[in-house]
Amino acid sequence: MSQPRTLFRTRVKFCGFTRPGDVRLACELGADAIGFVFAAGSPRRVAAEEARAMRQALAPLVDAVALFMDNPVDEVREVVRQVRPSLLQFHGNEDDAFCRGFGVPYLKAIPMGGELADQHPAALHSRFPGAAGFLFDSHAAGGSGGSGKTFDWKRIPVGVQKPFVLAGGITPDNVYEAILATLPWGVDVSSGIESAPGLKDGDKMRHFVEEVRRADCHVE
Ligand SMILES: O=C(O)c1ccccc1NCC(=O)[C@H](O)[C@H](O)COP(=O)(O)O
Repeated sequence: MSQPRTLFRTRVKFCGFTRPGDVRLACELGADAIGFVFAAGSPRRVAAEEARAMRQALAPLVDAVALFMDNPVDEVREVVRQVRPSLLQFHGNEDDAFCRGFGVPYLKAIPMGGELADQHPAALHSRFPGAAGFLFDSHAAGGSGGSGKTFDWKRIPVGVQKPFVLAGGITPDNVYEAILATLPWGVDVSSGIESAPGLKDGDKMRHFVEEVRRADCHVE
């Protein structure tokens, strides 16, 4: 029997950290996962050595997620070696064989912006059979995440058989609505908890988690 939703806890991934103090605070405020960005061109990009240092600030039972966008295989290998992430997240044109080649579970980001966004579950499952889950994000195909823009949550494909994370423009002010509208496994946010790219804001992180908890306690 599937668990009633009220026993469910929506996971919270805070992404794009550049300061160890922000990592520790995020853990204390209830984050389940902390994302480190290695995508070229991102204002949140960090070096493997920086991420390794921030990983030391992680509290127990909080996951480290390493995020890539068409990075060369050697770069991914070096991050896996130095940071030991528990999850990888791929935002580019990486195929399933590439993503599963590092011996670490992975999420595949699915672009939901632009005209080509209508994704069919069967196509996703056949393209990425090794994915631990999907991350539906608001960028268009070929674009970058971390945009701070939402997409039409009604475009999320029905019948996806893997856990999915909702991302793209989620904030403390809309995360309650986003959860009730999509019932995701987790929610992911970067811009919505920042004072500037890569600089996380404690009050926004706290408010975000409070709203996630409120949504999880909502009973129809
Ligand atoms: O965050 C970035 O700068 C970034 C750059 C290139 C590819 C992906 C990127 N972020 C991916 C994430 O998981 C973000 O948290 C996600 O796109 C949501 O971002 P936001 O809309 O700012 O909350």
